[in-house]
Amino acid sequence: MSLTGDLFIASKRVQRDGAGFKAVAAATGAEIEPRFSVATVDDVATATAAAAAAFPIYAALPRERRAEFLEAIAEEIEALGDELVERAMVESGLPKARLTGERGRTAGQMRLFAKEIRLGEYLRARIDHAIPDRQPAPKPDLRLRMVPLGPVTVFGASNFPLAFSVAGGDTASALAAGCPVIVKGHSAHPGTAELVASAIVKAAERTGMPEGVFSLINGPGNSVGQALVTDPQIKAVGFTGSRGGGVALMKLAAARPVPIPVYAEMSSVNPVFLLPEALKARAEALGTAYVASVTMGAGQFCTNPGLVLAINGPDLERFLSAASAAMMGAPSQTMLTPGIHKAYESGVARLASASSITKLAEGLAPEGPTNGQGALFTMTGADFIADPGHAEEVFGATSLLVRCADLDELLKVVALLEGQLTATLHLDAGDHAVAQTLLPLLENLVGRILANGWPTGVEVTDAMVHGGPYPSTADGRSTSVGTLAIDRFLRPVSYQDLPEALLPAELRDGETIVPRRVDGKPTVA
Ligand SMILES: NC(=O)c1ccc[n+]([C@@H]2O[C@H](COP(=O)([O-])OP(=O)(O)OC[C@H]3O[C@@H](n4cnc5c(N)ncnc54)[C@H](O)[C@@H]3O)[C@@H](O)[C@H]2O)c1
Ligand SMILES: O=CCCC(=O)C(=O)O
Repeated sequence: MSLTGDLFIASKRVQRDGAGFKAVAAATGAEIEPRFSVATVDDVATATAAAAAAFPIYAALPRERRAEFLEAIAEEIEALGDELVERAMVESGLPKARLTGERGRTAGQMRLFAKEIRLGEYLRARIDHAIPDRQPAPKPDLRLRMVPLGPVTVFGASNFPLAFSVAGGDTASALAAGCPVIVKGHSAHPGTAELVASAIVKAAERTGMPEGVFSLINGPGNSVGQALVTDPQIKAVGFTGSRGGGVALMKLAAARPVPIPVYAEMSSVNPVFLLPEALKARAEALGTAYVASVTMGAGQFCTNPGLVLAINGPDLERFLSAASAAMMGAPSQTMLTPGIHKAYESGVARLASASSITKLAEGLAPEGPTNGQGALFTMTGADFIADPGHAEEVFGATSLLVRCADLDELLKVVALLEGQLTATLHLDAGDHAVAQTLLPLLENLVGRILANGWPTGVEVTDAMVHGGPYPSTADGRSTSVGTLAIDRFLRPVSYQDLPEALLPAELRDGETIVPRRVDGKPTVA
């Protein structure tokens, strides 16, 4: 399919005059064809009006129809073949194997949400029958289910051009919930976005969806995104990106005459704890595996282990030697955009220039103009406690190791950390007592606690939480990966004493089509 640079407004291709913008090859910074249209304010209004018109039709479709739509999206993405991966490679600089895997994850997410809709558990159907003769007052008949919020704006993320972009997890979960989606495409991969949008539109046509169910809006600056977030027809926002961008959108959404939720995934350094017995048993293996996780995807993962905490001693020295050796052999890697590369370099320079921080090791010299060179840094727990600002995320292949004098000092460091997506414990049986001290603190701090693994590589399953307290996300009560992500785009409605004929099928007596709780007892569909 040849790229045209079109926008997709209510499932229709639209070209706009004007300078537009071009994609940039991540490896060289050179512009690549074609020119992409920039949406006008009117385009935003047309897309949001079409989404609002589509909403009651789409939301009322039988769950099976929406499941078929999601499955058709997965098929159409796969049908794009090599072209999709090849374009994404040029635009993002990510390697073929990574993007092939990401395409599988993207299609898999769509299919997982199709299954979720069919299961119907997400409706949380509850029935409390009336007790007309209850004293001193009759009890009414109450029935509850979740309903979709309305049109959702999704901001495509730069670092996962497939799995967190046009047809990524936010889009899949919003469409599954019954919400039309307007994607604000990321200017780092507009060609990839156009290909995926064409697949969604084909799937929508094939399965008879209303036109306004999907739009893709482009605009390299902030104005298009701001217009979408402030548009009265938009009822929720999904975002993955910088803390500055996410917070700006949270403020815009909160200042609307009718505020809306923004589910922004922003910044996290994903602390890793090296507990003493685990260090004693396998310091060298841990050091090597740590660097593999730090440098994965040029470190451009929100799950990157950017902070390590451990207690000083000879085993920690063994870990540091192994990690330093691994980092010194780590090749530089192309970063996603020249801007992200520049931000990485200034983050590394900030760490390198801090008097309390020592550079432990750096990776091999950069081979290209936008290649990120890995780096490891260290500081003492006492210095960290004096200036915890050093835990700020540096997006790329770098990490800071905090050497604590003892467990008390380590706990003081933990108390200063901001909300995180993940925390990882490397532990053996002899570390369980320390782990038991840490676990309640970590439950308050993060969305996912791992043992003896690395946080990069998020599994897309029912039990996954990819979220966490602010500032890792805007709202720590939710996840953006896994089937629970659907909850972000739903709200509960209770029906009191409604005649049976007016009730949704899932709430009628005798129906067994979804799992539900009836008079306090769970029933299985
Ligand atoms: N933690 C993560 O997962 C993660 C992922 C990607 C980027 N980042 C961070 O973000 C930096 C920049 O990368 P990026 O371009 O992907 O993220 P970004 O936050 O700058 O942009 C993401 C999207 O949000 C839009 N946007 C940003 N600020 C906005 C505003 N004030 N108003 C309206 N729209 C706005 C952008 O146009 C883009 O579409 C990176 O250097 C890195 O530090 C973090
Ligand atoms: O960058 C954010 C998502 C990280 C992720 O999904 C992964 O580590 O697999």
